[in-house]
Amino acid sequence: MSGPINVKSEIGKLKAVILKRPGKEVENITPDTMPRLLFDDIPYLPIAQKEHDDFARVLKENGTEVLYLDDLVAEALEEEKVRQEFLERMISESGFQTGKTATALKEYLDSLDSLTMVQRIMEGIRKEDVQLKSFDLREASEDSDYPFLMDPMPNLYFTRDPAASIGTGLSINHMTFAARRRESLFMEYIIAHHKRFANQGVHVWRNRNHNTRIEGGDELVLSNHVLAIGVSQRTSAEAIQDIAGSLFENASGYDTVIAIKIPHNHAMMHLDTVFTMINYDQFTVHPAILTKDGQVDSWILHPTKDGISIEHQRDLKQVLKTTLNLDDLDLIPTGNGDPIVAPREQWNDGSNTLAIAPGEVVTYNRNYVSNKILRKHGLKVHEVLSSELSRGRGGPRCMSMPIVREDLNK
Ligand SMILES: NC(=O)NCCC[C@H](N)C(=O)O
Repeated sequence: MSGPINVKSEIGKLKAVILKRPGKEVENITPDTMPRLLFDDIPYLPIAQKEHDDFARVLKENGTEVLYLDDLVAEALEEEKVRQEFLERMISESGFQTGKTATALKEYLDSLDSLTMVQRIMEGIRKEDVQLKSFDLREASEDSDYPFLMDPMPNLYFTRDPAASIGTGLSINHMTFAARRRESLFMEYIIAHHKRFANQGVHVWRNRNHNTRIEGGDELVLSNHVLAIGVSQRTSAEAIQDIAGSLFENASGYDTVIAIKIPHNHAMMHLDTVFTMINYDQFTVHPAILTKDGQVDSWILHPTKDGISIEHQRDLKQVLKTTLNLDDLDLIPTGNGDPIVAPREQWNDGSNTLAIAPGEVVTYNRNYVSNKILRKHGLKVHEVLSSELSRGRGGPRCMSMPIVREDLNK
């Protein structure tokens, strides 16, 4: 029997996963707030939900237990003391430490049952939702035209990023942008207080109380002792060295971290938007991260007697072959490497492939060129609907946080 978290690969049969069905938070995006909330367009919610249900259905039909983030948070808040503490911290992290607005927000949210309360926090709280007899000066003057007291969190359906399972533990992440920073507080409460996780020996390799930033889309579990982590728009080199130190010191089983530097931009915000592992020896890769001869700046970190050794390498294939002990491997280019198709399909998450078993993946149906080439390379591909979900710039890997995968035999 494995513990509540057991993820020792990217490809072992997926047994349990955390998802978040997109909710009203997505309808609280406006053209003005879109860039700040990290969306490129406003999804049509009923269709986004239908697509997300299709994704969940495919996972369930293939033997994966699907847990929903909002249910888990509500269940974690059963104890009154925990619920109160959570509310105070969430309101404080939303910008209201003390004062009339903090009190009014607490009164309003506390009047709701836990699931409704959690969902309302996720959706965003408007001024008119709360009984405020008088405003604090800030809302009355500076924020007078802004409708929200607590911003919506529309990126929550990308459950991959606020926390990442690694071995029998996880990282709970300090996220880069304010729009996503509160998201990992939900995971902190789930791990500390939900019956399924609390007091079960789940190790938090790195918590969210840091200034350096890391996001789950950059954290790839390549084997039971090797991780790849993107040096990206969202994950800093300092955070990678820090989590490597913690994994090496804490008997995590991990002794190798490959830091891979990718372009720092919105289209390729995380490593998993350009590179994923989908079989023992097969990977998707967006050609734009590699030079013509397959080079990308990478650094291999290992524990030493007095710290960490860092070795610079540039040949991605060689790095993977050495660290994963493979004779050869198959790097499958997004969009078949075509100069128009590859960037188009990558933009719509054509590289963001979720493995649900070795050689078996879930992808967006819109990326038909990439899907065709995956099949040509022998993969079993489950396509899911993708018109609206992709407007948030994330695909099946981004939308899933695996918590249990079967261990691999080899
Ligand atoms: N792992 C991922 O690449 N997640 C996608 C996150 C998209 C979200 N709109 C963001 O910018 O954070």
